[in-house]
Amino acid sequence: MPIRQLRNYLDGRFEDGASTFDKHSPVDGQLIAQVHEASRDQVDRAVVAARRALPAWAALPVAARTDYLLALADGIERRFDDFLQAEIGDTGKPIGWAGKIDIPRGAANFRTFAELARTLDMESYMTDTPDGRQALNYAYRKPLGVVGVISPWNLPLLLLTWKVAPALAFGNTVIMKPSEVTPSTATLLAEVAHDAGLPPGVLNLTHGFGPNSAGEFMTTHPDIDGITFTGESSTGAAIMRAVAPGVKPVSFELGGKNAALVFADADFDAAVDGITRSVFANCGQVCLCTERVYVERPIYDRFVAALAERARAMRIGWPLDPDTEMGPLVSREHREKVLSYFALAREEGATVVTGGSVPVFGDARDQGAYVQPTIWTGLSENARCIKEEVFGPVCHIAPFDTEDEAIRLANDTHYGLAAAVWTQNLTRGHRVAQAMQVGLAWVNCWFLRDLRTPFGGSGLSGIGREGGRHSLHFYTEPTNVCIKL
Ligand SMILES: NC(=O)c1ccc[n+]([C@@H]2O[C@H](COP(=O)([O-])OP(=O)(O)OC[C@H]3O[C@@H](n4cnc5c(N)ncnc54)[C@H](O)[C@@H]3O)[C@@H](O)[C@H]2O)c1
Ligand SMILES: N/C(=C\C=C\C=O)C(=O)O
Repeated sequence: MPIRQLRNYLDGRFEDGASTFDKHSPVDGQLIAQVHEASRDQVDRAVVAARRALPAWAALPVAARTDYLLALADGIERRFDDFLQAEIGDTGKPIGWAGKIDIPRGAANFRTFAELARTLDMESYMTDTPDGRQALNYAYRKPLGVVGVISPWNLPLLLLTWKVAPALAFGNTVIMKPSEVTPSTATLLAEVAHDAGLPPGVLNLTHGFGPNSAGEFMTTHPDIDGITFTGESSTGAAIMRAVAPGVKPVSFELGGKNAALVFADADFDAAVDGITRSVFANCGQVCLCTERVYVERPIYDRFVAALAERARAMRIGWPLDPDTEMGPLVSREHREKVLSYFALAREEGATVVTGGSVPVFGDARDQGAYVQPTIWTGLSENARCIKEEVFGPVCHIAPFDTEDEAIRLANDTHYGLAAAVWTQNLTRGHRVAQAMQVGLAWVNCWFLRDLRTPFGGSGLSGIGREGGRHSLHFYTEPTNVCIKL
């Protein structure tokens, strides 16, 4: 397998970086790419190019601008296998997940925001005036400007395009900085944009890290108008500090410590299926994943046994095997973090119902970043493993006796991203979902997405919402015009 060179894309041209860093496979540790780290000067030139391209891009008729987004979606679909292999190569995620979620959502994000840019209504009011006549008020929206997009490694293409698509659709120009851990599909996206004839400077790509690298060069750059970021809560705080002097708008989708509530009247098999997916999907590396499960006492023992059976039966394997249900974590470094929580859980008194260590394959995968799907019980609600995001294939299961207790337990966190409620009593489903202090509450489902809905969290889980008109609100600045009639 040739070692890929992943380069930056500035002002319509691919460029080597000032230096390179290696990307290794999380499956077998092999070197798979050399990534060209952008210098501060390259980030600066990307910002200059984006600023220069902004007036013409913003002035394009919406139909012409959104035709470019449809061309990007077509390009992703045309090169579907290239994107699929690149995403799997970077992350080790199973082909079943990448092929159904990551890559299709890359194209869907562009199509969705092309449609929204063409159809979203303009806010306006007819105002009665004291002289008995009227005034017309309307909110005229202009692009925010040059937008920095900084994205994480867990759903690389999905989360990058979730921000790039609305930013471009609503007339902004973009510098994107993907995670250093998963640089490949962002590079392919730049190739697709280049081949689609996107005007130079409209979409730029700078590879690198956070501190003292492309990420920080962007957030501290005086001529970037706003930052949209997805990643760890601590990184969000660092970016807030970086943009504070310029009082720049930020949109943050951060960490979570999401709860699932299973009531005794739930469809038991559906709840087990749903929570198996919400705990172990993508090796637990989805911000929306469940790490805390609370089960009504009458079915607690039965549920723990059923989920443990599913975890033990989980097919952990090669990403390209269509039967594989769970691949490795994204890197050895991240596995060290997850294993540190496996050790901490024991110190904090957890019962390890299943898992808690590293599977042994006896082949090249032993050089990868695999861990066992893991279930804990018996921890105190004050344990660090209950309060802190692990971001791996692990959950803790605890019992509850009343609805009020379940709500209190679920809300006892500084995060506020997502929750799932499993009950066949839909009056209770509405009531409990509304009581969750989160941005997204699912009832008898999980990760079911309508891209027009508000997406994001509160507390340590983020600032703002994106999706549908909420993306319009972040990626544009309104001027309210009032005309006396
Ligand atoms: N809420 C959501 O929608 C959502 C989605 C996916 C992941 N996440 C969260 O992201 C985390 C995992 O992703 P990660 O490890 O890539 O997050 P991370 O915060 O380590 O890195 C995210 C991105 O930020 C960059 N970065 C890091 N420090 C920076 C700095 N000081 N200035 C500018 N850029 C900086 C990184 O290079 C990367 O591109 C988890 O906490 C997960 O919950 C949240
Ligand atoms: N932002 C979205 C998903 C986030 C997943 C977090 O890991 C989405 O589905 O649009």
